[in-house]
Amino acid sequence: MIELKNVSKTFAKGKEHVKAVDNVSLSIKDGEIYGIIGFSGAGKSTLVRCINLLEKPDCGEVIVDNIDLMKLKEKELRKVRQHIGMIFQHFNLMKSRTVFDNVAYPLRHTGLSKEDIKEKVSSLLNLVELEDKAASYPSQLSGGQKQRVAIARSLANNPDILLCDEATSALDPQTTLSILKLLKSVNKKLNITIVVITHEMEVIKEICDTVAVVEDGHVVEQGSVFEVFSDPKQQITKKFISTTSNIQNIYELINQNESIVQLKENSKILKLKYLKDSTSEAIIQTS
Ligand SMILES: Nc1ncnc2c1ncn2[C@@H]1O[C@H](COP(=O)(O)OP(=O)(O)OP(=O)(O)O)[C@@H](O)[C@H]1O
Repeated sequence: MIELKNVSKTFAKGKEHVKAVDNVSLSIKDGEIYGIIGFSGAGKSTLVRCINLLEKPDCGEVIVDNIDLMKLKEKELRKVRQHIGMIFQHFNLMKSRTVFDNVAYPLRHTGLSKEDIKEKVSSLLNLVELEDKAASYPSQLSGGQKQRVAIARSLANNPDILLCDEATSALDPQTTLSILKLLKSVNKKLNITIVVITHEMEVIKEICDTVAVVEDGHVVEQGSVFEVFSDPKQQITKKFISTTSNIQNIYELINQNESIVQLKENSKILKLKYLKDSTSEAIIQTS
């Protein structure tokens, strides 16, 4: 269980102060996939980095498995951090090391024998379906393959939690889906709690159980993905929903008086919301 209680983080920007995270409280259950969605600059990255104290909050509590990380000494914190993996938008692999060495890197001071490390790395590469790339260098891999290596590396120390900071933002839609599928299987197979930061609704829809919507450093709405997106309360949540359909484009064309979408007098555009993934019967008929 991860609990943030009244967490705030302010940065000095020249003479100004930016409150990147403003009095945020949230709680993330063991084994769930928790999404944090917001537009650029909303404070998502800062918020997720507060979970492993890569960014130390100015105030508040960061409780992971009943331990308040804010109260730990540096050495104790390093130990806890080993159980919190993290992956990034730009993968952060070491360019001069092979895939094998990148994945083995977190295991170097663990006391494991060379043989044990070899076995562990092989099983991780097997999990991310990259066994045949062990000897390759990052520059020889596609973006999706690099993220798979980063995921394997993040799992080396058997973390309980995996933080994903815009992990699919640099990938095309097809590769994004394959990485999300992998994260979902990691979550199920290894029972790892996953926190996903994104600006893409598709990511939330695809894998998250719970979502928090962030705006100007605040969590403005949170709950199960179904609850939040089937009955959005905030304008920003509605904006995210509109990005998942082409309806916005149609409104724009109508407003611009484009000939292809001229509405006849008295005609209406209806937007239908379905509560399940598929429907088999028509619910509206035109006569
Ligand atoms: N180290 C820093 N020093 C100064 N300001 C910072 C720092 N890190 C973040 N900020 C500011 O805090 C605010 C929130 O930034 P943050 O990166 O957390 O947002 P974000 O939602 O992740 O945005 P993006 O998706 O564009 O990265 C922004 O105004 C940003 O400029």
